[in-house]
Amino acid sequence: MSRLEACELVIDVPGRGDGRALTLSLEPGQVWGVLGPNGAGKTTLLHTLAGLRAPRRGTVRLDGEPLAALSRRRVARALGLVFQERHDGFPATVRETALIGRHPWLSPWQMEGGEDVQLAEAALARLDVAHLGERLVNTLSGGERQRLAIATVLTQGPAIWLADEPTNHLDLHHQTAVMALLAEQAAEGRAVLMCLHDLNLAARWCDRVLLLYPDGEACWGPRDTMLVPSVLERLYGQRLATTTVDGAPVFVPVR
Ligand SMILES: Nc1ncnc2c1ncn2[C@@H]1O[C@H](COP(=O)(O)OP(=O)(O)OP(=O)(O)O)[C@@H](O)[C@H]1O
Repeated sequence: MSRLEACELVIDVPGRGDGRALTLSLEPGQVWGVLGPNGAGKTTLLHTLAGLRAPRRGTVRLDGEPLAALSRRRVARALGLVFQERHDGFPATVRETALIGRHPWLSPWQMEGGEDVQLAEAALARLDVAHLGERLVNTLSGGERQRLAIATVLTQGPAIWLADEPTNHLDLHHQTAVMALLAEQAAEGRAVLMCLHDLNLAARWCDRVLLLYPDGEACWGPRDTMLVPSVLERLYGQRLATTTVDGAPVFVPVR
C-alpha cells in the first residue's frame, strides 16, 4: 500500500497569501475529510495532491518520491480521483466508462481482458449501476453519474483515493453506501482523502480532518480535536447546534 505526503505544501490559489504550509501524511488505513467554506481551496488542494496542478511551494511525495518525478502511469496506478466536475468527451456506455479505470494497468494497445471486465462488473454492481451498463453516460442522472465515477475508480483499484465531494448528487441511501465503501477501502489498507461539505458525514466516517480557511490558514488532526463547534462556527461563519446520535456528533445550522 502507498502513502502520500504533503511537505511544506502551499497550494496556488490566485491572489491569496501563502497561509499555513501543509505538512501531513495520508497513511494506509486513514480516512481524511477536507472541510472549508466555498473557495477555501479544497479542490485546488486535491488537484495539487494528484499532481494535476503545481503547488506554489513545497512538494507532494508518493511513497517518498516527489510526485512530479514519477511517470503518469505510476501515479495513475497509485492514485484514483473522483472529480467534482466531469465532462463527457465522447459518447461511451456505462460499462465502457468503468473499464477506463483499467487503463493504467494495460499497455498502450492492450485490450481489456476477462479479469478487467469482471472488476468493472463487480464495481458497477457495488455502486448499484450495473443495470445501466449499456446506457450512454450522457443519459444518466446526476446521482447515477456520480456512482459511475466512483465505480470507475473502484475498477481502477488505487491504493489512494482522492475524492472531491464524493456524495454530490447522491440520495441519503447512496451517500451512506459510498461512505461505507470508502471506509471499507481504508479498512483494507488503502488511504482516502475526500473534500466534504457535510460536517455530519465527516464526523461519522472520517478519522482525520483538515480544516481549510479562505485566507489559506489551515489546521489538521484527529477528527475529535478538529470538529469542535466553536472552531466550525468560525470556519463557516455560521452558528451551529450540536447533539450526539449513535455516538457521533451531529451539527445543525441555526439562525
Ligand atoms: N484558474 C483560476 N483563476 C482564478 N481563480 C481561481 C482559479 N481556479 C480557482 N480559483 C479560485 O481559487 C479559490 C479556491 O478554489 P477551489 O475550487 O479550490 O475552492 P473549494 O474550496 O473547492 O470551493 P467549493 O467549496 O466552492 O467547491 C476560489 O476562490 C476560486 O475562485
